[in-house]
Amino acid sequence: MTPRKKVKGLVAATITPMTPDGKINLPVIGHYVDYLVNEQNVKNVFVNGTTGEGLSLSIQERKQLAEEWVSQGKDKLDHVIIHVGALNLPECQELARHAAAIGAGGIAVIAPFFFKPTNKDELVAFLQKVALEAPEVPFYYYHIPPLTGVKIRVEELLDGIKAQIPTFQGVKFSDTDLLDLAQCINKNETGEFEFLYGVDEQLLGALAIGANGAVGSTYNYLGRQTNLMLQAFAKPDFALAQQYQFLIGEFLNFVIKLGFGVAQTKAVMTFVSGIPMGPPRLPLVDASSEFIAKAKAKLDSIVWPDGN
Ligand SMILES: CC(=O)N[C@@H]([C@@H](O)[C@H](O)[C@H](O)CO)[C@@H](O)CC(=O)C(=O)O
Repeated sequence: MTPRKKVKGLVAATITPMTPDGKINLPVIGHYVDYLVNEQNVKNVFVNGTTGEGLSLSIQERKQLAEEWVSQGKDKLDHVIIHVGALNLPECQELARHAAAIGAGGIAVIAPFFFKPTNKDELVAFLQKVALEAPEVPFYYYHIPPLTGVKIRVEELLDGIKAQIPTFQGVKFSDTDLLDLAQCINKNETGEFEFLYGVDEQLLGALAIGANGAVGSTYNYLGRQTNLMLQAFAKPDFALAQQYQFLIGEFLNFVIKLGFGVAQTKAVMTFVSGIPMGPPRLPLVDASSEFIAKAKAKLDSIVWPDGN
């Protein structure tokens, strides 16, 4: 596999735009790419994940979305990572082959969560079979135990992983267990792997522990502010970085209390960006107009340290 530039900084977990009648809305994606790059300064995307309702889409839809993101992102985005996880191996493998064929910059796989792997060996055996279908594409394990219920510790998974999955590139770590993350980073002495953190409200803690970057839903519409937090952290100006994290947390704490998930993320992105993200797909249902009004008022009330 040819070495490529490592993923650093923010990765937007993309939303899947849908038409009012629930079909995927591909023509919006070109504008979406420009918005991320120009307005949010976010140049990496993670497609068909949780925020993208990947597990609620058909295989055909997932392929169309992957193709559109890769083609619209050409010469604009640094990395397009496609999530190819599914509940069954053949579909994961088909999506991995497809991602490789269209030139995706990386693939990621969630643990299957109906019949679940019960230990590290079972999980790695599954991931390995998917990775083998895309032997030239960097591979990420997508660790999100709050949704999959698969709690196998990542630090255990790392032992010997490169021998089993030669394309292994890193982990999208969407869990609050910072002890596990810290152990992973401690094991990654040579820095060969990337650890991309996925709990946006506590990213600063993960950065302090050594996360290389972050994948999340809020970078679609709070990418600019989160980038300023990363800059303050790198400077280092920890007091300023904390101010950003506290304000991001203030918004998320507010919306989480109202009930916050992918449907609400679609609504927030629509009012912030002006790009119509449309409704979510069942079983998710639209955010209420009350939620939208309150979330908008809250976001508008926040004065960011840079005065914007
Ligand atoms: C459970 C969940 O959806 N987590 C989000 C976070 O970005 C989350 O929306 C954010 O931290 C707000 O709670 C990401 O980790 C998911 C993600 O990156 C994805 O869409 O694949």
